[in-house]
Amino acid sequence: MGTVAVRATGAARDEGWLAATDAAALTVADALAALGGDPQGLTPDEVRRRRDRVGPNAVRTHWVSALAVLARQFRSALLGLLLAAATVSFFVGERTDAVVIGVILAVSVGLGFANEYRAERAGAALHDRVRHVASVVRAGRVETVDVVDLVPGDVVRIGLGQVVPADLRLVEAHRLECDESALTGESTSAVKDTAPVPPGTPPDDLASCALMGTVVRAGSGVGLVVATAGHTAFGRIAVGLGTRHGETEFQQGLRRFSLLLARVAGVLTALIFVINLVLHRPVIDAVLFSLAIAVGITPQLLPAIVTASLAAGTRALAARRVLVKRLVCVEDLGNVEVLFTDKTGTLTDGRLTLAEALGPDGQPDGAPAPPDAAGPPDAADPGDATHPPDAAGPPDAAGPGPLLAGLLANEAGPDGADGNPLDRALWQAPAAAAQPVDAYRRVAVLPFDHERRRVSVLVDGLAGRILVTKGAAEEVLALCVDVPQQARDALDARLADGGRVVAVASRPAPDLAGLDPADERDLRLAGLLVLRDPPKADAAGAVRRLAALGVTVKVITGDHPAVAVRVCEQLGLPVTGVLTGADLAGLDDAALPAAIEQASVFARVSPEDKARLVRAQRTAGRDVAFLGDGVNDALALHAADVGISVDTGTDVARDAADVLLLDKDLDVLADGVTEGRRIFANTIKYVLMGTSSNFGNMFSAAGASAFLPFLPMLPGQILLNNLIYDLSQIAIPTDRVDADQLARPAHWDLREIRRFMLTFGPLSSLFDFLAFALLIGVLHAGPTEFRTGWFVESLATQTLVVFAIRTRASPFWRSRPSRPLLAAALAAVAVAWLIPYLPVAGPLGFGPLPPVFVPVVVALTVAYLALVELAKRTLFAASDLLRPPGPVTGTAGTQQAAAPQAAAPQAGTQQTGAPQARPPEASRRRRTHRRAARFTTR
Ligand SMILES: Nc1ncnc2c1ncn2[C@@H]1O[C@H](COP(=O)(O)OP(=O)(O)OP(=O)(O)O)[C@@H](O)[C@H]1O
Ligand SMILES: [Mg+2]
Repeated sequence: MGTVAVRATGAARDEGWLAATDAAALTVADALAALGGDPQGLTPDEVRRRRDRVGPNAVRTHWVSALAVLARQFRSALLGLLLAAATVSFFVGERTDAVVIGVILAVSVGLGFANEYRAERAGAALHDRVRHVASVVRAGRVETVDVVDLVPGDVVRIGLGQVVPADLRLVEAHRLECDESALTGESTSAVKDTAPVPPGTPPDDLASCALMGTVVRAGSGVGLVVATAGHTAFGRIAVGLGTRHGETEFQQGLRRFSLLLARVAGVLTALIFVINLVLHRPVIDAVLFSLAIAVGITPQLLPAIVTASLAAGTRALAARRVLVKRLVCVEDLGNVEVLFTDKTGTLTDGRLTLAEALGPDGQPDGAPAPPDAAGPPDAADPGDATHPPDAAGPPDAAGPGPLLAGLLANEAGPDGADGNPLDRALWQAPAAAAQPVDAYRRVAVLPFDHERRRVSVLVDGLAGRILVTKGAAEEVLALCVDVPQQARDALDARLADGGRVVAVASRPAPDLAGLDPADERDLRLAGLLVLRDPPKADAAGAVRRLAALGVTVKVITGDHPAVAVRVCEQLGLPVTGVLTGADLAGLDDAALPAAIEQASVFARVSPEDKARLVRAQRTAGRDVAFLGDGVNDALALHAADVGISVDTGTDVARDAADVLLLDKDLDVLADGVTEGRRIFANTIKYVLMGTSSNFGNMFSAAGASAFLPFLPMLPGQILLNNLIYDLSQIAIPTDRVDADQLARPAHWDLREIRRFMLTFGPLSSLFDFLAFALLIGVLHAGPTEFRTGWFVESLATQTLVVFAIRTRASPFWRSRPSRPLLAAALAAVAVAWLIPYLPVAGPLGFGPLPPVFVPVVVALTVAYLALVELAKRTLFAASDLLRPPGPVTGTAGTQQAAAPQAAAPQAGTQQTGAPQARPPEASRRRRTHRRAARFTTR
């Protein structure tokens, strides 16, 4: 059987791989045969041979090619045109002009190149530090290998929360479900099994395959790698998106902004060109002049500024032991509006210790029953070994005591290997050593899973075969018969106190050979195990800082609501409402966002619930971060805009995360958010500069060419002017940012920027014309003097205005700029002033400034800055651009009000409007980019 399919795949098979669509229709045996695979895995030699043939399992390379970066500098059509025109001019016209233009362009390109190359290297270095691995069977052993090293024929294991590392034909599937939305856009899970599908089944319905780039939403499985990298559907999509990292919202905004400027430049250039032709100026001069103006307007340095800022941001975060996996993650951090966080290990220490083992009567285990007790039991100190261990006598029909039961229904070994933190904590209890665990032999186990929240084992002991269950207390109690009221009372008291309680129960099971969830019934309560996990010392402060930044913090936990609420109280996190997994199940997707808005604690939720909550918030237009460390958090980490995990988290969580906290210190999160916003704020400054002053200057120069009998500036001078201006701007990413600009997540708003441009652009031009009038009418400047005076004045105004624009504070000196920025701006003015006196002045077409010009230029500059300062007040007052503090929306406001160190009340400024839903297409593209980043090779 399967011959038709096998023949159909012949071509691919010759190359050593199978398309998933074909492999899905084969039996496991046929697929193995077709790929020459072996359930025991490939030998190292065979792996090497295959890798040589099909290449690495990568869809990206993070090798930074200097040549590619250089080539990108010439991507701008303008630069090409200008270069061509200069070349023509070299042969037919002014040689010096052409050479000057050439030299300045070379320096400009070098500047852009150096900046971008450095930033790209920083991005690549991030990739080098992060490894994405898969668990693979090779030569009979389970190994961990880099996902890029997988080859067709490998046998791979997959589990909850993992990204499927290649196209797999499933060999085993245990309740396996995959989230294939990355490929199909379909958000319901695809259920998987091993049976072949009918030939010709469409690619989005391949039940017998787990596909590369999809996420395991439930269960686990083992699969044979049939195709890797570009041979998979995911690989084709990822490659189709291009090799550079995905555009962030910010970069999209920048691109739109650049486009806006490009249009303006286009119109202007054409206009100037025509005017100059009409005025009978030489064609080549007109071309050069208009192109130089166009180059002056386009913000060439913008991409470099952004990447350089991001790179600087990642460095700053690395110093605080925060590792971001990709450059753009810093920006994402700055955008975060809602932070969902898991409880254990993030808000709490995650070092569980057994505090009490209570018998079914609610009393410390081993203590005499209260009525006839000789003295009160030492309730506070139950792990104490002085209590006689419950099974000191022979185990009887009543079943094992609580601690013994806890150790039997346990997936960790006595040495603390494997298992989850709770299981390990039980072994570490002092009384554990005295428990007669050795008297039991395990027959079967139904492992812990986060949906059922319990674990069961079948063990043979002295009293025969028994079933022991351990799990979430109220849920285990529901499976028990004859639960004493004292046990319920004790449970409620411990939960209210913030204790993490699991219940243990057992029953005789002489006729069971294996375990099924249905067997967990008619249990007899063995008791309660109360564990302690105190809140982190610094968590309260961190939560407060986040609240002050307008980030709403919500807790999502699999634990009991009472415990979650207690932890919130201890941390000073206001509890606005509590929703449980059961509540969520009753809410449809339409009702969910409003419900989430109301609540701040989500308890007894499943891993899928966590992801669902995150998705619901995202579709409501919020930027969501998720912080978690467990396998059960991985789905939500994938679903969030920014997944954050801790270095001590599980492999799956660390793999799914975008940001890793190397120290378990939550305070750095607020630093991350601040850093992201700082970068945003600084880039906006650059944009505002470009749209106002720089743009205005170029515009005036263009206009002046229509009225003056000569060119107001030579093309080379324009380029030099632009170069010096650009150089001064490189320091912007280092600038200080006012506290009020960091108080809220900022979003790109093209409308605001356009308004800024339409105010400051004309203002600057108006002023320039005044300057022209003075230079010509009063000072009677000739061409050289005019150009020199205008060059110096325009550079002074263009660069110094940064001090006014960089802050909402008025007068501007109330906010201190960074030293490099101050130095760069002043240096630019100094250089501009110096140039006319240097030997290069001649070839550049400059001459010394007549002494009377100096006070005029100074006065003009000061007057301009004063005017801008005035205009700024009205503009910023109505604008959100470098925005002041104020409540964002919903619960954030409540939190700010409740937090002692909350931000100051807002000062009569507008709030952010309703969040806007993101276009799903762009958002999907971004996720694909993000997921593709793991399949990266040098
Ligand atoms: N090893 C275990 N054996 C039995 N029950 C467990 C075990 N670990 C956890 N539980 C139960 O399952 C519940 C959910 O645990 P889970 O680890 O899924 O929650 P979580 O979302 O990670 O919570 P947290 O906020 O504590 O990190 C726990 O509250 C506990 O009652
Ligand atoms: Mg957890």
